[in-house]
Amino acid sequence: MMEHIQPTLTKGAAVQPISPTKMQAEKVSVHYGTKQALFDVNLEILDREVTALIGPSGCGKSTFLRCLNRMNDAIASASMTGKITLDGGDIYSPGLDVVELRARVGMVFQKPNPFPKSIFDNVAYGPRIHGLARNKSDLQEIVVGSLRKAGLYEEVKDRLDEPGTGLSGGQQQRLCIARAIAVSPEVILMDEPCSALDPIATARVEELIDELKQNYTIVIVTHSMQQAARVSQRTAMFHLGYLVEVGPTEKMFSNPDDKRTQDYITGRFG
Ligand SMILES: Nc1ncnc2c1ncn2[C@@H]1O[C@H](COP(=O)(O)OP(=O)(O)OP(=O)(O)O)[C@@H](O)[C@H]1O
Repeated sequence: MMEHIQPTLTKGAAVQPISPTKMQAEKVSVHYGTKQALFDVNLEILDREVTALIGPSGCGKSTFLRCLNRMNDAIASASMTGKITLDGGDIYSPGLDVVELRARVGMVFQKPNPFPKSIFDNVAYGPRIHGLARNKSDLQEIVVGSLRKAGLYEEVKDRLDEPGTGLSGGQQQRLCIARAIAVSPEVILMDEPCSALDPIATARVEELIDELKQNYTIVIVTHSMQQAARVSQRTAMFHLGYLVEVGPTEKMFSNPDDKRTQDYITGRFG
């Protein structure tokens, strides 16, 4: 495990350790029944950075992403060994509240999946079930703030009570990002969030990811090398269930250490 503990520079304050490691996977293996999909993956996710997971189809990117907020718990055949921590705490420890975990580690899926509810209620849903608003005006503030952060507010402010499903695909995806943000997550997982979007909507979501990294840690699965290069600071390359290589995105795309990374980013397979 890499340790980068550094003291804060706040004058007069007690020296507080700050760790840029937000999440850490140690020897993570996943089986679906008898088939092994991930092999001993060790990966550090740094705070307030975008980490891109790349690699050919079926290499285990989504499986790994789903381990980070225990979405694989819902797949009966899936079993995981190894350890994953969030701020140093084991997210698989017995008794851990998975609903709380998923509020801290939110997820945005490949296909925009707004609830069949109004735009307002889509965003208000999480804060309501987590009891984050004391009253109506609190809730209004959270919803409007989340829509603003997701870069959607101006487009929808006059129709908050209309169905979320009536928005364009790109707007729906930003609504899903607003919904994720509304419960104040620390980490946002995105599984190919732009694959159902046109280039303009994709550019808008990519800009948003760039803005969001100031406040959130983001892990994104993408099939687009250009997207990984544009939005991420670190890139992790998976192949056949193994983490092949991880490093600064610039290096991964200009001078990777592993031939499989080089072959993949130059389009020789995948
Ligand atoms: N629910 C499941 N049940 C059984 N096997 C699964 C399940 N989900 C994934 N797998 C298998 O696990 C392996 C890794 O799949 P995963 O979806 O994680 O890869 P991926 O890199 O995200 O692929 P893609 O880029 O095509 O989405 C594949 O062999 C896949 O068939």
